[in-house]
Amino acid sequence: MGELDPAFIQDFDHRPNLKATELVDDGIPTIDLSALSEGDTQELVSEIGHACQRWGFFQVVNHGIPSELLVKVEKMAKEFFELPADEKLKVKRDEVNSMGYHDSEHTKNVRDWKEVFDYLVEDETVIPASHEPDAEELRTLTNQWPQCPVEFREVFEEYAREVEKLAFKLLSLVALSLGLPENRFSGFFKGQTSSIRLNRYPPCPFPHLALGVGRHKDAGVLTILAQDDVGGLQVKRKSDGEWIPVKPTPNAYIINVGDVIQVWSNDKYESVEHRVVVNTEKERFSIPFFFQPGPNVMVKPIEELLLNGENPPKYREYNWGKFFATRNRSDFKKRHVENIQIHHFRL
Ligand SMILES: O=C(O)CCC(=O)C(=O)O
Ligand SMILES: [Fe+2]
Repeated sequence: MGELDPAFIQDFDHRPNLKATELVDDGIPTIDLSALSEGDTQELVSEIGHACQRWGFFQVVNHGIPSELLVKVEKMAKEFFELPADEKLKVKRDEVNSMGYHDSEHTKNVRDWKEVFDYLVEDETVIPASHEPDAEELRTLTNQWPQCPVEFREVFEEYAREVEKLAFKLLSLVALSLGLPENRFSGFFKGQTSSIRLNRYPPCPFPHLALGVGRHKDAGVLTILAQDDVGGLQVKRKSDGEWIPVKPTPNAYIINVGDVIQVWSNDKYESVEHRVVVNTEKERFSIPFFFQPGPNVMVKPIEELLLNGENPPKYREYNWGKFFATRNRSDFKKRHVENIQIHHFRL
């Protein structure tokens, strides 16, 4: 079996308890979105609000994304990762452009047992070149597409458009659930920095020591995740801190609240920690869509929710572009300081 490279070894406290990861009925709500096309959304809005408050995670069915498209997307992701390493390395991400293929990401300074391919929902996304607060220089991120599979680009661009539609619908439901107008957040997505990631988690001989993705919170607004039937995603339950597996459900998407909604809602909806455990036998694929604001957006608690001072703001404002640039930089290599987090802006 050989030895595990120490870069992958989780601290003792963060190693998974593999006995507890059997697929139990998890309690994470599954929400049927068919009411969206029927026009009566009141009940739906209240279900979304409860799920955001109690779990920060839920699954959706009848979401409008054609299942044939997802089948195509999953097949193509698998074909891409099966290419020889030198083919994949032709679209490798680098220090300047963080889009493309990457196989050595670190989460909280421990290496993840995975390989990924990232692309932007809007090609040529402009972000700050530097994380330094006063630096004004900009950088354009661009997509890198592999030559093979031949239809790769076309299929993934179509997929981005479809998931984006779902993202905006969910955004309206979240706004309504907070008592805000449905379009309250829509203006924050001009020049959006949203991206899609293809994840492949190879079988791992050391699932008790390594993780597919270490514990983390998603930094953006919402994440919309497709996973295959293998399982491995775990959510830290708010009520008791237990790690709960998210059961694979055919044709469902997993939605989670990101840090930006936590700040907008002034902590009413919290971004919840999650991680991915690996197993010795099966590879696993997942495809998150990270729905993220435009680079100029200042993220802060929404004025109307502060109730004229009765609910004082818990965060000072921060610039999304700088936050994103800082994260992108610090995800790239192992570092010895904590990554930027929203708690750094807590009042
Ligand atoms: O693969 C998964 O199920 C989750 C991946 C994830 O949390 C992430 O990439 O942020
Ligand atoms: Fe995540």
